Amino acid sequence: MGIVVEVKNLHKRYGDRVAVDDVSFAVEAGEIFGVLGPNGAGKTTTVECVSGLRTPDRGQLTVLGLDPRRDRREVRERVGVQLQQHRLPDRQTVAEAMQLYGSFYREPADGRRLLDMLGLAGKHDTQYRQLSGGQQQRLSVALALVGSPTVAVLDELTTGLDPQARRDTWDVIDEVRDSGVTIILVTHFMDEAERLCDRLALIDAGRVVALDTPAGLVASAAAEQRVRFRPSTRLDERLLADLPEVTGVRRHGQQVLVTGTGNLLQAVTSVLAQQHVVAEDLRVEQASLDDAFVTLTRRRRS
Ligand SMILES: Nc1ncnc2c1ncn2[C@@H]1O[C@H](COP(=O)(O)OP(=O)(O)OP(=O)(O)O)[C@@H](O)[C@H]1O
Repeated sequence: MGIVVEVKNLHKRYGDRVAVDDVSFAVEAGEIFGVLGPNGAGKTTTVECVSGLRTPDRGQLTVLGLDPRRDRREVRERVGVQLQQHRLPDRQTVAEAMQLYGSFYREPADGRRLLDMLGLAGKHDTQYRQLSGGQQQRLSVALALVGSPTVAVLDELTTGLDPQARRDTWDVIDEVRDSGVTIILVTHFMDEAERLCDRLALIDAGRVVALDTPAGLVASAAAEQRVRFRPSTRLDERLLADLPEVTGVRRHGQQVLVTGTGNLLQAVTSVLAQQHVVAEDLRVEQASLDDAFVTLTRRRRS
């Protein structure tokens, strides 16, 4: 697969404040590439540089073989951008907005088809202010796609949406990718990143601290597993603590919490079986992308 976006040693400051210190990554054709990180990490600045909306101070940027600084017009034509918290005039109708944005492009997409795909078929004559939050968000995705872009940059796609509207928007993004558009998705929602992204760049304080698939990030953070249970009878906790897989055993009231790595569950349950102890309310908590995020961003701070 070809590389469609390449960012090398990107650096951008606003006055004294370094927004992006040193960011490098490459996005492959047809993938959903996530840019993840805490507030103020430099995500928006990074993708704004990629889209040609901001000029970096240093670094190399190649988008579809073009330089967003030199070939700004061409990059704008081929990269669709959904900006964070972008609002339209209250009284503008959906059809008017689609027509206006479409007029900026040489080869606008079929607006009706886009609105159908985004579940806005019946809303052509509805004013912006009368749309629900989810519909406004989906309209902003439609506007990002109205120029038939090859790459779409979506920033904080589902902020402020209810759970159903978020899931509907995710399904739409899957369809957009299936139609051949490469997507760069800025988010700080782990569930969204895990559900949608093929690969993720985790950015913290203006630097990439990890770049991998969601599962790869979880594994590289080597976050601990946890096994919780209530022993049916007295249990000598030292038997668990002595296992090579176990890094800690704690008691919370009647509950025992065992942390560790490797095949922790099997190691714990076989000791319990030998001791004729039944593990009641047994729960295994696998490391999540949330844990990886915290571990990887904390690692950098310490
Ligand atoms: N126009 C600007 N002028 C001055 N400082 C800015 C400007 N835009 C962003 N910053 C600062 O640059 C840093 C990075 O901001 P940026 O918006 O790129 O981060 P982000 O990761 O997208 O954050 P968030 O998740 O909160 O949107 C922040 O400290 C922010 O306050």
